[in-house]
Amino acid sequence: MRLLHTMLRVSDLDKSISFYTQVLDMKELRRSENTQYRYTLVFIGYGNEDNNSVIELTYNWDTNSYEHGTAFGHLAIEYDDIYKACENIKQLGGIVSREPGPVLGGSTEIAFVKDPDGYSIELIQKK
Ligand SMILES: C[C@@H](O)C(=O)SC[C@H](NC(=O)CC[C@H](N)C(=O)O)C(=O)NCC(=O)O
Ligand code: NI
Repeated sequence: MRLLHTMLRVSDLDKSISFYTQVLDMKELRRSENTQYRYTLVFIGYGNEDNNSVIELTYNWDTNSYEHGTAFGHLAIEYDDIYKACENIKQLGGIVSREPGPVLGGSTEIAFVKDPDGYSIELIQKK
């Protein structure tokens, strides 16, 4: 078995795709539309789905906002340099919700950014 994807319902597909591709440097891998049930799926990630777990952006045509609740945590991405990444993300208009630095009580260096829907994305410094 392997982890295939994480599905996120998004309120503005173009905004989400711009964020994940232009700010987080992912690629759009494939998309499909379901005209009967009125939704679009866009798969994005850092490599093909044969070897990479990806994100499935789900856009419901008739829904433009979601309650996120308090349970969802974050997606995590490994970066060579989270300090540089956060500077770049800010310059591109992204929101850095937790500046880079060691995790509380630990040594792993992390940062958090928010995607256009407010989902948290953790950036983890490659060791
Ligand atoms: C292609 C595969 O990866 C899927 O996830 S399809 C699962 C299917 N998704 C939808 O119907 C999308 C639109 C739906 N209104 C929604 O917001 O989920 C599905 O069964 N979804 C139900 C779910 O709970 O994920
Ligand atoms: Ni899915």
